[in-house]
Amino acid sequence: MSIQLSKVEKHFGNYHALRDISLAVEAGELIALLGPSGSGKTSLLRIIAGLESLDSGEILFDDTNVLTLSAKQRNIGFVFQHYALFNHMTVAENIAYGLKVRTRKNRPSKQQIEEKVAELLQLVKLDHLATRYPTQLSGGQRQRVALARALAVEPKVLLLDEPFGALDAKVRKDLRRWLRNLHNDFPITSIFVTHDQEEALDVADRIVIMNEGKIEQIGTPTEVYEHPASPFVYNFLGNVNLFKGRLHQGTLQNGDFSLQLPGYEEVQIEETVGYTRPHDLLISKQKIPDTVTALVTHIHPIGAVVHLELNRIDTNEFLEVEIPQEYFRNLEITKGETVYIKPKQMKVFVEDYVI
Ligand SMILES: Nc1ncnc2c1ncn2[C@@H]1O[C@H](COP(=O)(O)OP(=O)(O)OP(=O)(O)O)[C@@H](O)[C@H]1O
Repeated sequence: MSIQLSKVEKHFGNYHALRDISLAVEAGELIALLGPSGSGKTSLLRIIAGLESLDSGEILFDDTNVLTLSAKQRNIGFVFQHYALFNHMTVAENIAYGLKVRTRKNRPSKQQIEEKVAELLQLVKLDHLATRYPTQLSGGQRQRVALARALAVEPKVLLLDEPFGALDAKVRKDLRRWLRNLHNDFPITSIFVTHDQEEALDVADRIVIMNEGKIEQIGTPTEVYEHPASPFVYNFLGNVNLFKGRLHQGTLQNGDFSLQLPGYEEVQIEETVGYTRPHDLLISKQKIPDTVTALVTHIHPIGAVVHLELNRIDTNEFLEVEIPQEYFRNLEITKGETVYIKPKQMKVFVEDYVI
C-alpha cells in the first residue's frame, strides 16, 4: 500500500504544528520520521493513523482518500514506545488478541488463529516464550511481542512511534537490526518515528527530516548524510565543524586561512558559514600553507577511529577531527600538541540552500 500526503496543515490552537507536509511513501518502504523534540513527528504519524484530525490537505492510501475513514477502517498496525501489552495474558494470547476480538463473521477459526500466532512467534523469534506473561519478559522481548500483535491483524500499514525509545543502547541496536531484517522478509509499508539519527540512518530506506513542523529534506540515508539540503540537516545529522568567514570570488576567508570553494565563484557573502564533517578535515604536524593552527585538547579512541578535539589558536573556536586509528598512530599526536588543520571539502549554504 502506498501513502501519499499532500499539503497537510495542522494547528493546535495558535500553534502551527505541521506546515505544508507533502510526502509520497512507496508500497513496502520503511520510512523514518526524524527530527528534534516538538518537530511534529508524532502529530504526523497520528494524522496518518486517523487518530488526529488535520486542518487541510489530503491523505491517500493507494488511490483512496482516507480522510473520512476511522483509524480502524484504515487498517493500520501501531506500535508505541511503551509496550501496551495486556499483563494478564500470555505472549501468545496477546498476539492473538486482535483476531479473537473480531466479529464472528470476520474471525478466523481457533485453529487458524493458533497457526497465525505460531507463525508470528517464529517471525519475532519468541516461540520459546509463548506461555510467558509480559512481566516475565525483557523490554526488547516485550517490544517484539507488541510488533507481532500489531502484525497479527495483517495491517496494510505499520506505524511505529519511537518503538525502541525506552530501551538501553545495546538492545536498541539489536532490535533495529532485527526490524530491518524483519522488514526485508515482510515488506509492509512502515513509518517509524525516531529522534535518534543513528537509528534512522541504520534502518530506514528513506529518511524524512522534520524541523518546526516542516519537512527539511527527504532522502536515502546516504543522500541526507552526504548531501544535506540545509544547515539544519547538516547540524542535526552527525558532528560538524563550522568555519565562519567571508565568501568572495570562490574563496572562503576565515581567520588565518582561506579556502578555494569550486562552484561558489559567483557568490559574494560578507558573513557566511562553511560546514565540514570531522572526517573531512586534514590534520598535519607540519605547517603547510592555508591551514588553521590548533591545539589538541582531547583524544578519544573509539574503535577503528580516533576523535580529536582541538582549539583553534586564531579564533579560539572548537574543532573536531576524526581519523583512522592507524593514521593516528603514525602521526604520533599527543594531547597539548600544536597541529595544522585544513578542510578537504566544505559546504556553504546560500539562502539556506546548498549550491
Ligand atoms: N494535542 C495537542 N495539543 C496541543 N499541542 C500539541 C498537541 N499535540 C502536540 N502538540 C504540540 O505540537 C508540537 C509537535 O508535537 P509532536 O508530539 O508531534 O512532536 P514530536 O516531534 O513527536 O516530539 P517528541 O520527539 O518530543 O515526541 C509540540 O510543540 C507539541 O507541544
